[in-house]
Amino acid sequence: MSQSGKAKPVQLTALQMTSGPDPQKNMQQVAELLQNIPPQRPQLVVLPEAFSCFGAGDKQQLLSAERFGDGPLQNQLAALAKQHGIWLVAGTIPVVDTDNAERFSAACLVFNSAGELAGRYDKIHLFDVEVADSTGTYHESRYTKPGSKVVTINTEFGRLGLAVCYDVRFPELFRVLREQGCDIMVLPSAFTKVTGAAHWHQLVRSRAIEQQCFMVAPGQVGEHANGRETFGHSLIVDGWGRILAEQESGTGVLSAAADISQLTDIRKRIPVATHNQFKVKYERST
Ligand SMILES: O=C(O)CNC(=O)[C@H](CS)NC(=O)CCC(=O)C(=O)O
Repeated sequence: MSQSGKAKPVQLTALQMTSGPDPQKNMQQVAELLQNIPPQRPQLVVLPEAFSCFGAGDKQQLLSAERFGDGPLQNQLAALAKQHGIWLVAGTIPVVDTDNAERFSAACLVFNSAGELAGRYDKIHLFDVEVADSTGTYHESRYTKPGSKVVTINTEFGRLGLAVCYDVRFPELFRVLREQGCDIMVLPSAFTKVTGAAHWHQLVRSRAIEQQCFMVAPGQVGEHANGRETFGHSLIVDGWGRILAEQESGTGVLSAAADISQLTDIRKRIPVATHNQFKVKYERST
């Protein structure tokens, strides 16, 4: 069941980052940006994809991978969530695959405002793509193990649905998130400059409109260590598809107050979920 009827108002916040290869420097950047978040609570803060290690190749990410439930990045993220009293969606970090030392999961970990781990989603759709830009070909599945579970998480301000970057091109995932009762979809991202300019706003707003959910979609931005360029334009969108906040360029904090009860009205007036004739089969995660 959706929480939209009785949930508290929530402040939605995204951090836009230019991450480099060094996890500790990137964690420092997160800690500094968190100094500038608004004072409202409850607050949901979402970090970009690969915020802890980016732009030095997948092998570098593999080297920085931690075991699930045990590692310096996970400890620091938990401590920051607790210190600020925020729900923290930690973009993705590489988490070692215990079956294969040469592979990691692009894990989106969620910490509650007490600093406890509240959920984990592993990126399902991997970016094995030829982009017609200077940075060329991507082969994310070479070192990354794809996830296989759809994840939603209950909070006092609504149900979260987790997706990462390239996942946004697969509407069926978002359909399942909505069927699991989700109100706020998060999309930690690192869109390429070329595909971002062509598709980013349309994709993010479409998923919000189709599923009548808020979307919090932070991105990586600018030029990274290996010359790769990311699009930025982090977005916070409401369930009507309106852009509530956007940061086009540079690193920073963007934030907007969200009234989750707005979704009840939108869903009542345009009941697409009940009108839909294409039923999908899914298993509920929690
Ligand atoms: O590799 C890393 O360091 C972190 N992961 C990423 O940057 C991922 C995989 S390469 N990027 C995307 O999924 C971009 C999707 C995109 O740009 C699109 O769908 O157009």
